[in-house]
Amino acid sequence: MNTPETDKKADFDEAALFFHKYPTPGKLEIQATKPLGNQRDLALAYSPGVAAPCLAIRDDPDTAADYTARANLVGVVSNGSAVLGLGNIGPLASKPVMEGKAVLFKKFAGIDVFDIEIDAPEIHRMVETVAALEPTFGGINLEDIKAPECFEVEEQLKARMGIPVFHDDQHGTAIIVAAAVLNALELAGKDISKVKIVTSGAGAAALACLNLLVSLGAEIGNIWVTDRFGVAYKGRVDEMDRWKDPYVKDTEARTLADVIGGADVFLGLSAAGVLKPDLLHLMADKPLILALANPNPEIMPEAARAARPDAMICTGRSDFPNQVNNVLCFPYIFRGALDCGARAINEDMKMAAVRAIAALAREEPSDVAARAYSGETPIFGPDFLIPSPFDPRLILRIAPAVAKAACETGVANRPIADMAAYVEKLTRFVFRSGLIMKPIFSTAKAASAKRVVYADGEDERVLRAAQVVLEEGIAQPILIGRPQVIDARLERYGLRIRRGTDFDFINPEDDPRYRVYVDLLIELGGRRGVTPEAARNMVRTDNTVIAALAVKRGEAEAMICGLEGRFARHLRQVNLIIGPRPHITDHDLSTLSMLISQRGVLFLTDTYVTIDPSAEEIAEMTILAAEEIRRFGIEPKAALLSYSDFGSRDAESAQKMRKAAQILASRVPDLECDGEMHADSALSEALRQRVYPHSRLTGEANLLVFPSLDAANITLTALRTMLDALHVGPILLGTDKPAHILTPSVTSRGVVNMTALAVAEAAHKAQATLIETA
Ligand SMILES: NC(=O)C1=CN([C@@H]2O[C@H](COP(=O)(O)OP(=O)(O)OC[C@H]3O[C@@H](n4cnc5c(N)ncnc54)[C@H](OP(=O)(O)O)[C@@H]3O)[C@@H](O)[C@H]2O)C=CC1
Ligand SMILES: CC(=O)C(=O)O
Ligand SMILES: [Mg+2]
Repeated sequence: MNTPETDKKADFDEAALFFHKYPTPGKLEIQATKPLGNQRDLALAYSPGVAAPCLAIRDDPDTAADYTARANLVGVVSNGSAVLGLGNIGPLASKPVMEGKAVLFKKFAGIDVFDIEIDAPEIHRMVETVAALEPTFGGINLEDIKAPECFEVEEQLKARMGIPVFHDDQHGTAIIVAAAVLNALELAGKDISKVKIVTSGAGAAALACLNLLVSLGAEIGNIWVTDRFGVAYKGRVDEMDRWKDPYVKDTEARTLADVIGGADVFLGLSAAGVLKPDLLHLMADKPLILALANPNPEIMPEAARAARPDAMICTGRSDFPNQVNNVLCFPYIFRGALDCGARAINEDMKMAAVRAIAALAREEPSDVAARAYSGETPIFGPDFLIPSPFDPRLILRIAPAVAKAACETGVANRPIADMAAYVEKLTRFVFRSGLIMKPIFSTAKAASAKRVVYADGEDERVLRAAQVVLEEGIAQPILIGRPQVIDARLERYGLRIRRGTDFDFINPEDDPRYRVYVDLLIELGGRRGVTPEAARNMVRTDNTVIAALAVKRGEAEAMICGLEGRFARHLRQVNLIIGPRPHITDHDLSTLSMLISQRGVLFLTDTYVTIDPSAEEIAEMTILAAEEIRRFGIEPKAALLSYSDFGSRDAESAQKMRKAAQILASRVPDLECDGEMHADSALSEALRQRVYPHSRLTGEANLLVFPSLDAANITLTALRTMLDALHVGPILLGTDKPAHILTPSVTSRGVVNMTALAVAEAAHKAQATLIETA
């Protein structure tokens, strides 16, 4: 029978299949890091030039780190014998998980990965295959290999290979579990040497967690292990092995129910639904429940919470608080290990990671944390035992701690001499990564007022986006569209959300507010040539007008339009009805475009509004753009671009940019900004230094300001295509209330991004008003 829950799951599964299939099957591709633009490049990259690095490496193998990608390349290796909690589904079926791990390595730590799925159920074949890959990789991450074979495989590979070999399901899981346990016990006021720990699962993950907890002070006598055959008791013959032996008990107890009484910690690393709610009352005071099976935990958090309101609850999933998942560990432990050329990941390095993660959750909320979590600044407590996987501080804390431990224990081939410079380098990586949208989504989720009205409420992209923003709690959509069309399309696209129950709507053909909207438009436009007749016509025919009026009347916090029709027409209506914010004239509205690519994040202004802005207008748009960029947690560095490089040419457009730079220097002396300059001077400090060593701009500019709309828009579209970048925008700057005019090429994902941005902007404005009126 179909229930809302099964329908939701089917939808989600379908979305996951679609996500994996389009636009290109899978989640990965290989990219060249060197241009092969001409004959000479080809000669350098391949024959004959390639012989030089080959011979250098033959003479000194360590130089492979200088001449190849090896030092930043990890092999994620599986035989598919214990894939998540799905069991032995084989190497081919494990590939999506391994590609997924690869993407996480790249996203969170900038590490490149080849996923290697090996058809080798036997230990010997697995070991021989992986050991033979040593020349390829800087490290090996073993993944989803079942116990007890995984222990043998790892032991043998560690003994044979001179690079880190790390079984993620064992040690990545153990590190994050240990951090969560340490923090939970501190909150519960319990001593690790006295707590009773009961597991469900005695496989790779569970046993490694127990071993690490024992090295942190847990008593073996207080630990009870159970698996599919029940308690690991003395005399049991089924599924026993030498790795379980230390935890075997001389006991009559046989089942999880027999041993869970008085337990302080339940450690589930087994399978879905194993922990029944009626067992929870047997557990000790303030128990810690780690229900970590993926994708479905041993007990769902709501059921655990209902049975034991005093419990601290963790799962492996991202849709509940306290996600205890090895993704919080493996990207960063490898980052630290690779960066110092570690030959192994030893116990000290693992312990350093445990302590860094545990300490991070307890840190006083800092500026960085506030930006990372935005509206929901985390405070150490039962629902925040460990940091979220999106916390940008993870890499900044774990990687240096691990590298330091590697250097101190003598396993680093390339010890890090300047730790402060290393942390600075990692900080730059954080800003380059796509984590940039995270603060915006957090603010939107935490916002109390989040109604967004969509002018193009019948458009497929808007309907799909509406479902996502509702599900993610980003916004409360109001769709403008004919009810029967919206309903039919929701049905056709297989979307679950429903008009009336899930979202409000405005029917442009017949809405009770029609009169009020017309009156308001006459009031706003009367002195700007809008006759009553024209006003009636506009409300009847133009959804952008309705959206803007709804925002003006306070029926929504923000509006999105522009999926059809010309930008200028939408802008006219927004300008007329919502208008510029105080102290800004309607000539000063401008747009900011953000491009997110492998190369990093780049902002461009003004990409859509003013054809030939004056120096004053350029200064204004730069100030507005800088303000917006700071909301992403980034300090703006603005370059005013021209065909002239620091006075090399003197045409009117060059003078204009020079003058804008002067205005900015006096109006906002704190803004790092300079001009006029070439685009390459903006993006390369070395080039800039050569032309003009005294520039106020340091490093790489992240905000490019253009002398004309032609230049800005051409650059935007060229860069977007060439870098295969994600365009977030255009972000309309200077309006009194958030109103964004998208472009016809926007995707549904683009609509979601811009919705989050609009809600975050509204929350920011509401906050600013509160402060002003306080
Ligand atoms: N949150 C996280 O970060 C991580 C979560 N996990 C999850 O932990 C689970 C185990 O992974 P892993 O250790 O790598 O796999 P293994 O195959 O090595 O171990 C699985 C263990 O779970 C036991 N088990 C399976 N089904 C049941 C059941 N119905 N009742 C009791 N015990 C059961 C198995 O017992 P038997 O040997 O008797 O079959 C075995 O001891 C998976 O669900 C995985 O997704 C793993 C790593 C990280
Ligand atoms: C998270 C993980 O590695 C697993 O569930 O297997
Ligand atoms: Mg795994």
